[in-house]
Amino acid sequence: MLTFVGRGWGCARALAPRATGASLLVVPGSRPALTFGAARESWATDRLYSAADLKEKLDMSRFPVENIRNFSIIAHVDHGKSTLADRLLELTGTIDKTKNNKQVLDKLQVERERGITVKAQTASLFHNYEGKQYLLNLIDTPGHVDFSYEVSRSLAACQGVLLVVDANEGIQAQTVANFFLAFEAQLSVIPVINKIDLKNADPERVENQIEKVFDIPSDECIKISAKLGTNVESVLQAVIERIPPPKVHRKNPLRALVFDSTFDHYRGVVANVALFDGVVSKGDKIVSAHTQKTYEVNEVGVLNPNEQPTHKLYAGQVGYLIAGMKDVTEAQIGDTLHLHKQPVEPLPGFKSAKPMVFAGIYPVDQSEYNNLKSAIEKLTLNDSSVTIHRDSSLALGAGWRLGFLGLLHMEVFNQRLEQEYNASVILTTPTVPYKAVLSSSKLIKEYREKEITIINPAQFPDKSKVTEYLEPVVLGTIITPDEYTGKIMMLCQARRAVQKNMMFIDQNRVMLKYLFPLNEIVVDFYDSLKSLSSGYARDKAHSIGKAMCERLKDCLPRQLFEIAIQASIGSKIIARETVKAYRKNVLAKCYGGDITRKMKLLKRQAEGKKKLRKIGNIEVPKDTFIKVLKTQSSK
Ligand SMILES: Nc1nc2c(ncn2[C@@H]2O[C@H](COP(=O)(O)OP(=O)(O)OP(=O)(O)O)[C@@H](O)[C@H]2O)c(=O)[nH]1
Repeated sequence: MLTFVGRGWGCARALAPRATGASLLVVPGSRPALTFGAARESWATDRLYSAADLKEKLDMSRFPVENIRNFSIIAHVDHGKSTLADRLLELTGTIDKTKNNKQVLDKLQVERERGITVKAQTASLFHNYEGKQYLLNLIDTPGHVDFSYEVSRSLAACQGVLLVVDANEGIQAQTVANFFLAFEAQLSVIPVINKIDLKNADPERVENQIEKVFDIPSDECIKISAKLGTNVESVLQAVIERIPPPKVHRKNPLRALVFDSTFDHYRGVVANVALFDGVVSKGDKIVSAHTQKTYEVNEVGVLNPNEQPTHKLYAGQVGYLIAGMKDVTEAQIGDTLHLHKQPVEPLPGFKSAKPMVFAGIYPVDQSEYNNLKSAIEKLTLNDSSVTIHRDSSLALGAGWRLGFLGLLHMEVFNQRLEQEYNASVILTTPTVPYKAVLSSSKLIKEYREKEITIINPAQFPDKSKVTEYLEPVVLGTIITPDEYTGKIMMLCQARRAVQKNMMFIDQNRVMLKYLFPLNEIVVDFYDSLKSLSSGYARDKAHSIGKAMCERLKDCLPRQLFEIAIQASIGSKIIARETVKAYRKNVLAKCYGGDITRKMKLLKRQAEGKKKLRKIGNIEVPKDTFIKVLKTQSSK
């Protein structure tokens, strides 16, 4: 199985590419069939709180900061983060213990349908341990690399993480990437080996991998089954014992980090905040350090896991804040909020997420343009990592070119447009951005810079006016059973990848590091890796050109004259197909008769066709473009 495990972008300059600190992860083959135990084991649970109890609990005015723990759950996709979060919510009495608690924190429809977490979610849990009450702020994060931006943001609000690893699959690419995010943020890491109930589970092997790759002593690993609830209690103990409380000061002026935000049509922006200093309450005047705009706080509260308004939020707490911000850009992720007239040193922010995959998006019917525009605007209010540029195409009309963090991000956005806004769209084949270093002084003057970024293939400047083209590269990590290594290396080579490292993480698992041109892996690398067939063509321009021409040939209506369909790179034709002409039988009326007369008629017909071919314009039906351009993901 393959996942990207984080990336940025740098450019490959001729044959000397620069790494970007990004990585891509791939693990072929061995996804186990999941086997579940017949019955769920029972485990101790706190009682659910009554409304009065909850109100008392949520009054944090006298709650000691030493009893607060802020932590996140990180893992490779499907290793069981959300299931563990469900068990922790049940065990602490935050939600009722029923069989229906499946991925309680995955609130979006797309998350539930795909079984993946897209948006990080927060929950404040209370737990009694050795006679003391603790407040545990849990942030469930997405596993897929397209959303790793969400992970790094969430980590800024935490002092520790639970690193969940599947007891059968062992360490995977995203496990490595997420571990390093936590390690670099200097957080305490608690390794949790999950799914020990599986028939093929081998927790000892995974323990050794963790020791070898992350240098964490194997006896620090906690072995659990989140599905059955086995040993989940010790996870809570470890959170309390091994993760330090936040280093914060209630008496200092307010300093709150905005680590996430969502948009609510009625209340405006709901900002998720972690308080590093001070107190904030309803009615306070706050200022965004980023925009310097002042707002009045309308509501503060905690997520339990649903919004639970409180009187105040105190330093050390993680919660939400509503202050009449109309647009998520006003609550910039990474921004620091402080009280009016009490400015503070802003907290270190985050690097903004850079879109790496661009695709055209058009309404199926142009009359739907305005509806689609409003749907896209609303959806991007909730997902500020999507970039929008207006675009138009002769074939598809007016639309936009959107930038996404990855292919899954694009698919999820498209699915949300359809499900939440009932929009029907055409999505064109995704492309990556390129840079061109211009040589033409006229162009440099026009663009006002020497190096330009191109996000739309239609806007590529002419080759003769460019010194060099640059493309984004990512550092990819592939973890694979030993037997696939040879084939994977061939595949990587065929994708123009440069090997950087290779290491055995246990007796039969290898970790490979490659520098990949992003364009080579963005669409179908995962599928190729799964099939692991050999014989990949190095130069794919010809095969792509040929396939396009063939598709056009099948879709275009025939005319009275022959139509040549050509694919070209600049002036060089790389593929060609011909749509045969309809042929009128000009000899139909000649019953017998003179051969020269027949020849004359045929010659005149040929000349007519030649002339038509020169001047003939054909009307290309719109659905032809749709058929040719429509990508798999938009179906
Ligand atoms: N047998 C078994 N299955 C488990 C266990 N924990 C989780 N699962 C299953 O593994 C699958 C993935 O679990 P999730 O909790 O959605 O995984 P996740 O890590 O949150 O996934 P993403 O949010 O997409 O990254 C689900 O089908 C769970 O039911 C476990 O302890 N044992």
